[in-house]
Amino acid sequence: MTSSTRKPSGEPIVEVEGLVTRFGSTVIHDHLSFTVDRGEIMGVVGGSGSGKSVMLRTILGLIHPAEGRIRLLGEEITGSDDAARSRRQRRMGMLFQDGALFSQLTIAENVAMPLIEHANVRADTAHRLAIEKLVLVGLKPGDGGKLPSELSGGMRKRAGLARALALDPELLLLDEPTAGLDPISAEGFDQLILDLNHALGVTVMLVTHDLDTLHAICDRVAALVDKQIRIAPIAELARDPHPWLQSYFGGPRGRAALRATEMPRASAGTPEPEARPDAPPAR
Ligand SMILES: Nc1ncnc2c1ncn2[C@@H]1O[C@H](COP(=O)(O)OP(=O)(O)OP(=O)(O)O)[C@@H](O)[C@H]1O
Repeated sequence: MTSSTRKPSGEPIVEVEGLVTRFGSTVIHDHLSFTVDRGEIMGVVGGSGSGKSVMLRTILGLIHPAEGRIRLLGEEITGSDDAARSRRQRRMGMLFQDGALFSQLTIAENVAMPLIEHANVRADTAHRLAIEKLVLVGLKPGDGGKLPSELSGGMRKRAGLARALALDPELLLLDEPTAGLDPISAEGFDQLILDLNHALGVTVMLVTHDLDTLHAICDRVAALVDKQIRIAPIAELARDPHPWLQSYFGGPRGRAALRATEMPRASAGTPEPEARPDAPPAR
């Protein structure tokens, strides 16, 4: 994995203040406040049902907060009208957990759809741009004519990412992009996200359970615990005494992921060093 030479800008692109999300009487988020800087890659972790996907969907504008303020790309989203919401959504791309590709449409048609629907691009131009996006994410132009069911899981993830990138977003929201991928495909996907971040400057929030991804590509990690959020670089978060964070980062998988970031690939056959929870992240 290439280490980062890029530094987040210090310019907040996502600003959340006092966010409360509720379904009926069930509180999912209880006054979350945080910012994400332009150019940053932020990982989002938390137990199952802790509200990670709901947080991304709320930022995308698909779920309305019960309380709080969200500013995105310098604009207040709470209370904005449909036209403003649509303009803003054009500047964001989302990869949903299941890829959310339309099964009856070809891959190229799936990727072209946001261009036609949100940017009024003519169908033939949209198709050409869709093929460019497919190549950008490592698919072949010929894959554009296939149906989602004809692709492997990893290829479908890449196709979903190509669709999320269709409108050249400034902010990418990725929900478990490497879930279900074998370790080599997952590593390739991590590298792709890092390359897109370096080359296009796109800001990324990614929900993941994959500790290798967190170590390899994330500048900071946000943990949703007890309906609250804790954000820090991974080495710092791994020292947080909260029991969930301790068992997440300090369990066998957490220690293995940490060791993997410390071990140069060429020495993979040499004895493993002791895990050091204060070791710096890979970036
Ligand atoms: N539209 C909805 N209506 C009611 N409850 C919902 C809705 N969407 C999500 N929830 C509830 O909100 C909680 C958080 O869901 P969310 O999908 O954000 O969890 P998550 O942290 O992403 O979990 P996982 O890691 O299992 O994907 C869950 O209890 C879920 O059942």
